[in-house]
Amino acid sequence: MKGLGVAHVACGADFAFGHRRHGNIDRLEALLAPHGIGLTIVPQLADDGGPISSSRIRRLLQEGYPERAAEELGRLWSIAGPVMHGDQRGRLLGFPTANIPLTQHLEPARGVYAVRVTLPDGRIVPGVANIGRRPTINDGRESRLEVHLFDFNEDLYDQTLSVALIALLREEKKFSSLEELKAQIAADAAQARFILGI
Ligand SMILES: Cc1cc2nc3c(=O)[nH]c(=O)nc-3n(C[C@H](O)[C@H](O)[C@H](O)COP(=O)(O)O)c2cc1C
Ligand SMILES: Nc1ncnc2c1ncn2[C@@H]1O[C@H](COP(=O)(O)OP(=O)(O)OP(=O)(O)O)[C@@H](O)[C@H]1O
Repeated sequence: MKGLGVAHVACGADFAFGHRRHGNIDRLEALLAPHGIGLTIVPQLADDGGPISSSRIRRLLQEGYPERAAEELGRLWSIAGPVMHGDQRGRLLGFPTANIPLTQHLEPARGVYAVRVTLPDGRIVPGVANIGRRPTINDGRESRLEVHLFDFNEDLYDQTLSVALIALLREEKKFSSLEELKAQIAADAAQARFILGI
């Protein structure tokens, strides 16, 4: 506890720890008291659907309800990561997209989202993002996050962006031509602008 520099501990009433979760909150209090470290038991938050929990919030994100996940979390849910190089097709499609690998992230529902992006300098820029495998141009299994920022033209490579999911617009699909994909992305951008109030 010294090593961690613990000043105070907060947990739920059903918190368990240690071998086979044998440690309960009475045990925790007994361990903390000799060090003068206080313990706060945080009351359980619940609504009509039962207790609010991280697994319930993860399920909402995986099912495509980022706005409900945000309500339960008390903040927007975002994916942060560095912008990697792609194969420059976005620029050809007329919609440059910053690519962020999804690696260790929870994977939310695949599809197109209205988003708000926070840049390293603190600016917040609205945009439209695709999370998925890009079946029109790619047959790989790896998913990635690609985000187009509205009314923006700057180099973002290697910068860390935080992409907050606001609403899911549609599922990802395979188009029979790049022209159709391009027209759909333009419609997605218009819908995202409307949702984001711009
Ligand atoms: C708003 C938006 C929606 C997209 N929707 C789809 C889609 O439904 N199906 C698909 O295969 N790719 C979709 N894409 C991914 C595009 O295929 C990809 O961003 C573009 O072709 C750039 O590819 P590149 O990274 O290989 O250069 C979408 C991209 C954006 C920005
Ligand atoms: N409005 C914008 N939104 C996103 N990126 C932009 C924007 N304006 C300029 N950029 C820059 O353009 C890059 C993306 O361009 P482009 O999509 O052509 O190339 P790419 O890296 O190959 O990506 P992709 O493979 O998704 O096409 C971003 O990483 C960023 O540096």
